[in-house]
Amino acid sequence: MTETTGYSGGGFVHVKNPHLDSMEEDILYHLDLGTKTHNLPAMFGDIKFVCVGGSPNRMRAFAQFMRRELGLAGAGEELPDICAGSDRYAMYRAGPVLSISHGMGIPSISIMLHELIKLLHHAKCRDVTIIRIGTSGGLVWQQVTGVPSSGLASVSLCPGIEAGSVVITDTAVDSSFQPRFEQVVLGEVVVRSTELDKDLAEELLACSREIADFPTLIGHTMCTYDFYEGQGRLDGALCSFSSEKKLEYLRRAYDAGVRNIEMESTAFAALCGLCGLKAAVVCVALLDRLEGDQIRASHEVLWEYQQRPQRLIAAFIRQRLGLGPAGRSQH
Ligand SMILES: O=P(O)(O)O[C@H]1O[C@H](CO)[C@@H](O)[C@H]1O
Ligand SMILES: O=c1cc[nH]c(=O)[nH]1
Repeated sequence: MTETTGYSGGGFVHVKNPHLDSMEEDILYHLDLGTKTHNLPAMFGDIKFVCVGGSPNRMRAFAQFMRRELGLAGAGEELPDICAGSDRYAMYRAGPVLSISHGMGIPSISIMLHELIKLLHHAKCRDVTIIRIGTSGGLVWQQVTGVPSSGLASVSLCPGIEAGSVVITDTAVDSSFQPRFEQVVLGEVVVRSTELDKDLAEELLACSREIADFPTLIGHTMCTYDFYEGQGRLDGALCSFSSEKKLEYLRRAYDAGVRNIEMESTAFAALCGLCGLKAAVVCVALLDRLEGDQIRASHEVLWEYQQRPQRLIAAFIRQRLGLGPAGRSQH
C-alpha cells in the first residue's frame, strides 16, 4: 500500500486520523503535555519554526543560541524544559522557534513526531517549517579522473570535502538507496514517500553562502536502522563482511547520490510530508566514512561541528523573520 504526501490548505498541520476528533482529551504522554492539562494554542499557537535533533543538550544550546540571535536572551538566564515532567524528550522555546530532542533512531523520532505533530495541530499552528539539525557520517568525496603515463584514463575517489561539511538533504533514502520509508501497520507494510521540500533545501543552500567557514552541499541522505552493521562499520560487536565489501557498498551509495548517513531522516521526511509540514534535514558530517569508522575528533571539535547546522538554521530563521545577517552572537 502506498500513501501520498499532501500539503493542507490554510497552512494548518494535517493530522490524518479521524479518531482524534472523537477523543475528549489527547494526552501527549512522552512530552508530558495534554489538551486538558495545558492551553496548547496559548503555549504554542505562534510557533513558526520547529528544530529537532537527537541530543537534549544540543537542543537546549540551540534554543539559547536562537534566543541570543533573536535578541530575546536575558543575562545568565536558564531556559525551562517544557517537557521536564517526562525524561524522554526535552523541549525549549525561543520566540517563534521550538527546539526539541528526539533521541536516536526511527522508533524514537517517530514517537516524538506523532506527539509533536498533534501538538502543532491542537495548538492551531500555521505555516510551520520543521528542520532536523543533526550529525552524520559523510560520503563527501570527489571523483577524480587521472590520465597516468600508461595513457589510460582512470577514475578514483578522493576525499573532496573534509569532515565538518554540512549536508542539506534533498531526498532521504533507505539502506537500498530507495526514497521510501516502510512502516508496518497491523502487520502490513505501508510505503511512504521521503521527498523533502526542494525549495526549502535551495533556500537553505543560499543562506549557507553567508557563512564562509564551512562547506555546505545538497545531496541524498541515507537513513539506517543501526549505527554499526547498518552503516557498514567494521568496528561493531558484530561484523560479517570484509573491508572491501564495506567500501564497495559505500561507493554504491555514493554513486546513487548519497552524501551522508544518519538514522532518522526517512521517518522524519515521511511523517512531516504526510502532515503538511515543510521539512528539511541539515546534518554535519563528523567523519569521512571512506577513511574510517571511528569518530576520533575531540569533544571541542565535535561540539563546534554540531554548531554548524545550528548557525545555518539561525541565518535562515533570521532571514525569514527579516532580521538581516546572522552570526552576531557567540555560541
Ligand atoms: O546527531 P543526531 O541527531 O543524534 O543523529 C545522528 O547521531 C546518532 C548516532 O550517533 C543517530 O541518531 C544519527 O542519526
Ligand atoms: O557515522 C555517523 C555519525 C553520526 N551519526 C550516524 O548515524 N553515523
